Amino acid sequence: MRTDRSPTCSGKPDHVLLSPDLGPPLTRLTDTAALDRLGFDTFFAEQVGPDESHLLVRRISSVHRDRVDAIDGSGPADLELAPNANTADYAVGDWVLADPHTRLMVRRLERRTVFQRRAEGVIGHQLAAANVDTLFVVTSCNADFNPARLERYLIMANEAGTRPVIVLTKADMVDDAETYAAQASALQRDLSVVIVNARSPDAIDPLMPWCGPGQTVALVGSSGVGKSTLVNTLSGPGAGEPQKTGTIREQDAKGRHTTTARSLHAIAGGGWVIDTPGIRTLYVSDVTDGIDTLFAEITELAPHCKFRDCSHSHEKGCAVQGAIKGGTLDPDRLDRWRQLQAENRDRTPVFTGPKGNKMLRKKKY
Ligand SMILES: Nc1nc2c(ncn2[C@@H]2O[C@H](COP(=O)(O)OP(=O)(O)OP(=O)(O)O)[C@@H](O)[C@H]2O)c(=O)[nH]1
Ligand SMILES: [Zn+2]
Repeated sequence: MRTDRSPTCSGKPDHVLLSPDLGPPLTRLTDTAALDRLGFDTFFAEQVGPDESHLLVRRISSVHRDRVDAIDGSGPADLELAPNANTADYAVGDWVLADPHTRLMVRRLERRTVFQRRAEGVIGHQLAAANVDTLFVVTSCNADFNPARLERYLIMANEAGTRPVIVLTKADMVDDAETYAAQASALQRDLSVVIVNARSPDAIDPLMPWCGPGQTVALVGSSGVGKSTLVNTLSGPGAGEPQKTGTIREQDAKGRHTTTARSLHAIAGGGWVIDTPGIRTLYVSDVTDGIDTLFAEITELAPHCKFRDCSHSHEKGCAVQGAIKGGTLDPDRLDRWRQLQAENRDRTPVFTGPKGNKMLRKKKY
């Protein structure tokens, strides 16, 4: 027996599917509460057409060379890829639809946000994580703390459309965690900065605003800053430490890249966390708005410059130089803005059309 109903006014399909021939209970569009907890909201529900209401909804929880793992509202769930599929096309956090009989993936839903980077020596982009609401940029109160590197992570978060939060770990090992926090807050307007001891169960409390049911956070930061430790703390004592942690070298606080794969873990408070392997090099490329958001105070001044293409260096009537002279803009910020803009220009390939015209690259998720 099978009964279908059309989508409700909330935009969420409310199909009732009762098919005894399908075996055990499955997470389909019927189980909206379970899917809500996984982060399946109107943005994704609206992408499912009426002719797809019989399909299963899955979220990719890890990506391997030869397969992907997935979960549904009740835990690990089977998902098969077509034999010619390339797992590199999928990211942890992706939502997909699958056939209820074969568990074969039918299609991936459009992503709301995606972290991808141009990898050295590889054509195209490497996908890191998808459909992330908040990026926890993790650094520690020691030699790892590096504002220039944090800026790069902030650009990455801004560009992906996710909210960045700086998480300062190892606060228990220093007396001046607040000094690090003040430096971090100055990097971007309205930036949230949280100080924690990642090993303490209390670390979850200040992070909770971004970790509630249906919310997805991803962790980035150098090796050894405590990302895996945080995942274990966020997972709660019942989860049996899903991530291996490693020691760091004392002299430079560098970790040993203990984490080698990305994976999605449940947070004790209801949300989801994606750990990413320590990123060794982080270049700025392919950025359109991420730098402007990081330097909002410069971006906002630019329209007041006399010349539309003002480089903010020597031009008459430059509002940015005016702000520096007036003491309201830090000249170091302008230097950083210039360096990051230049790096982005140098590292972003320009595609040319048949007549040698520059072509705009359209963002597609
Ligand atoms: N005292 C203290 N130690 C911490 C804290 N966070 C992490 N550590 C320790 O730092 C070391 C490295 O932590 P990991 O969680 O493995 O670091 P990671 O960022 O996951 O490193 P990779 O997996 O290599 O990317 C471990 O020995 C942790 O116990 C903290 O807030 N306080
Ligand atoms: Zn100017």
